Amino acid sequence: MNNHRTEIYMLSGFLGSGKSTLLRQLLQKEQEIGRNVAVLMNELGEKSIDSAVIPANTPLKELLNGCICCTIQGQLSQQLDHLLKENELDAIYVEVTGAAHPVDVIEACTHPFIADKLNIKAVITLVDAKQWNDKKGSIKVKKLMKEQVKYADIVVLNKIDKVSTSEQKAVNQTLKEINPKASIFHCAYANISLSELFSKTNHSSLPSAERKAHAVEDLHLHSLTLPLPQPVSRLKFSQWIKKIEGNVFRMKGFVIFTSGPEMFLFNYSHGGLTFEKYQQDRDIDPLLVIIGEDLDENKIKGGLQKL
Ligand SMILES: Nc1nc2c(ncn2[C@@H]2O[C@H](COP(=O)(O)OP(=O)(O)OP(=O)(O)O)[C@@H](O)[C@H]2O)c(=O)[nH]1
Repeated sequence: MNNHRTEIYMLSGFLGSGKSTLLRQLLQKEQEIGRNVAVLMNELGEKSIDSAVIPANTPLKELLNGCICCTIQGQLSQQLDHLLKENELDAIYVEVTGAAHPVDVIEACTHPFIADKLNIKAVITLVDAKQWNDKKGSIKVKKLMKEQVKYADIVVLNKIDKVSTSEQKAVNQTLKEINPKASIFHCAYANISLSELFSKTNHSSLPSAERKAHAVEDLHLHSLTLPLPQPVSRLKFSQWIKKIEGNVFRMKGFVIFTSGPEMFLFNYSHGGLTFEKYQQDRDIDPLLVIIGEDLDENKIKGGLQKL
């Protein structure tokens, strides 16, 4: 079995916060250290603007005219699948529209077809210091901006050239209150020390000692991919899923029940669990993907073994 997992870095943050500006620098750094990386871009318009600045030799897929909410989530998973099949990649950078929620994007990256081929390294959220400080926007927009910060592993407080020092401090304080665990970088034009940024993400080009010393202990949004090698009782499985401790946002995967040979695709979200027969048109092993916060991996594995 091929154990290689492609790293995933997700660039999130509200419209115009500086995602593309940071991405360009990250790609340049990756090129310097000789890694093979690809980019997946999601924009709301019909034509991609940002992708024009991606170096021509970088594999690129675009998802235009939609946001990664449930409607085009499947397409994102598909594009990731294509990127993985067409290239031998060390990493994929996913830049999403400013209107995307990190949980939705993580979900797309953990689609059961690709979950065991990917290693989600970090959600990096860009914040426009000026926009944040001005507190403009609808309640919905403000809520989304907060969520993008809340679920980030790294927050890049950008555009500090547009605010005063005291405004910058105030924004920093709010960001810390929303997400005390995240590392916060302050900068203008996304100009940050990339080696420092990578040291917070367990970036695999760093020597392992350095990685251990700095790596984020756990991703804020944790995703677990566990094999389900044995058929399980449908009833016990359903009961167990609803009792998993921690803050579970989504669960999905493929399962075979003791009652029959077919494989089922299952989906769990907001307390609702569904199963549908899976017409096996590709080679897939039964597995379980869980996305959440404060997940106890050992306990979950233990519970699974008891089924
Ligand atoms: N003044 C100032 N402008 C910046 C800074 N960072 C980026 N910009 C500018 O802000 C604009 C938006 O930056 P992008 O990097 O395209 O932002 P984005 O988040 O990719 O934007 P969307 O794709 O629309 O969501 C560009 O014109 C940048 O040059 C900064 O720190 N200060």
